[in-house]
Amino acid sequence: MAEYDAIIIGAGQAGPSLAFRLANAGMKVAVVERARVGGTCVNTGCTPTKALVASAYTAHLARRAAEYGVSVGPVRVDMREVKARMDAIVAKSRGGLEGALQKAKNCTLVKGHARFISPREVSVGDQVLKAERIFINVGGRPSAPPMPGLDQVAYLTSSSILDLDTIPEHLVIVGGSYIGLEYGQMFRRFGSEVTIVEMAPRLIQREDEDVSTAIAEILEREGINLRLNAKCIALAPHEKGVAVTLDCENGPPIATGSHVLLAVGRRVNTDDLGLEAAGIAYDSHGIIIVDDELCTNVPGIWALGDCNGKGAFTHTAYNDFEIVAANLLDGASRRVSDRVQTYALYIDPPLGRAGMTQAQAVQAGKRVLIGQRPMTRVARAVEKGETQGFMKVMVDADTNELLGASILGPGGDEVVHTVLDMIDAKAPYTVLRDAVHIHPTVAELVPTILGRLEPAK
Ligand SMILES: Cc1cc2nc3c(=O)[nH]c(=O)nc-3n(C[C@H](O)[C@H](O)[C@H](O)COP(=O)(O)OP(=O)(O)OC[C@H]3O[C@@H](n4cnc5c(N)ncnc54)[C@H](O)[C@@H]3O)c2cc1C
Ligand SMILES: NC(=O)c1ccc[n+]([C@@H]2O[C@H](COP(=O)([O-])OP(=O)(O)OC[C@H]3O[C@@H](n4cnc5c(N)ncnc54)[C@H](O)[C@@H]3O)[C@@H](O)[C@H]2O)c1
Repeated sequence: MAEYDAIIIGAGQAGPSLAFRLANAGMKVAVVERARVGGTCVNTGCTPTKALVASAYTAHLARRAAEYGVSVGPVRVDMREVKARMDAIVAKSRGGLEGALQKAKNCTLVKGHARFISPREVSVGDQVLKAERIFINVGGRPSAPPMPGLDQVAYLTSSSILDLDTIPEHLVIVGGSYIGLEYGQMFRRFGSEVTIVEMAPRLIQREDEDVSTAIAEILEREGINLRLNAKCIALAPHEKGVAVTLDCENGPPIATGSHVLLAVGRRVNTDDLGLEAAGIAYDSHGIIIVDDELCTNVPGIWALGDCNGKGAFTHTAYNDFEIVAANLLDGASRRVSDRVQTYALYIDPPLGRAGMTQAQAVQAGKRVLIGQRPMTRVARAVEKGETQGFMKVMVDADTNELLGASILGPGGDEVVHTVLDMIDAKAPYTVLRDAVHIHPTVAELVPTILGRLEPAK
């Protein structure tokens, strides 16, 4: 049996950073990883998709070159080159992290599948590791919920689609949220015909209706077919590849394509982790139940990242590491509930989100003031020739606090931080309203719209 001060299961977005902190503090640490160091984000999530989004943006801009007075000739996408670029970026990121883990003092990288055999012991193959502190950072994987015919077709997931080095003739995507929309626009720009099938009445339904509508218009303008309100989805082999039958309010009852991508959510990797052997509590989705400091019900065991259901993003997983490390090593009492919700959707233009949506604010009983502006009235967007989308910022009429923002437009993922940081600072909206921002930027209009607030309708 190998004894450590701490065992970390999973080398995703929280595990390695925590390992470095604990090892630097003098603890003997084991990090167990069953697949690739870097986890989802580095290998099959953020890094490869954002590399692909960049290639897709380049193809799109090249096709629009004449609008800018630039001549480039016919645009051709070489998927092998696109993939090679993505693979190189991923390999560099993973290699850097793996090298750092292997070199770190007091730290051992153990390759294999970890499984609890008791609250203090974990098996990895025929080894048993023991520690007083165990940190679970096992992340998740694409889910494939029961759907008629799923076992009869060769469907793609957000991971396996990254192996393609050819462009699908017609990609049918089931699911119209983050993964479906990012891949949908990207492959349309690479040259595929794309159909997105969503069972809800609108795309990306966690967002406000005006945001969903604007995004649907952006995608339809690029020729993406949207099939919303799709009920009774079933898959079957077809001479063209795959047939997706669906019961929609509009459009034919079948969508045929050469490939189908399932983008209907993710499930956590806790089903083969031996949680029962350690007595760790989890819910019906396998999500590990944690308190506000990310402790499980078993003293000495924490859960970080996607597997605790407190966030589903790299920055939330990383923040989990910061919370646990600060509380354990610095005597702090940081809490997840202090975290302000924020994320981006990387279609083009991107959607940056901070704090509450308008619907959430109304539901919370707030009296909402709203400032908004279309990108057609933002000088920087006009100059760049990228005027799709709009920005809106919500303010609490009773407290003057900033409630949230949705910024759909050029640089929306960056611009939204002006609002996010003010929410974090708990500053009244007037601080941002009276700030001087650089011209010409999209961010310069945030103070302007805060000067023209109106009651939300
Ligand atoms: C296509 C896609 C795009 C995304 N884009 C973004 C984005 O742009 N921005 C963003 O913030 N988020 C994005 N995400 C989400 C982001 O990738 C995840 O939220 C993040 O990776 C979660 O980190 P984690 O540390 O919780 O888990 P993971 O990164 O999933 O890491 C968990 C690790 O644990 C290992 N593991 C699991 N079980 C065991 C076991 N029993 N023993 C040993 N090892 C084990 C796994 O192999 C894995 O390496 C995207 C996700 C996908 C799928
Ligand atoms: N930009 C980013 O930060 C980013 C990008 C990609 C993924 N992610 C992460 O990955 C996670 C998973 O993303 P996702 O888009 O797969 O899941 P999701 O849970 O966000 O959305 C799933 C979508 O599929 C739809 N759906 C579910 N079952 C369906 C069915 N049978 N038929 C048709 N539609 C169906 C749902 O209505 C929903 O719109 C997200 O929670 C997110 O955290 C983040």
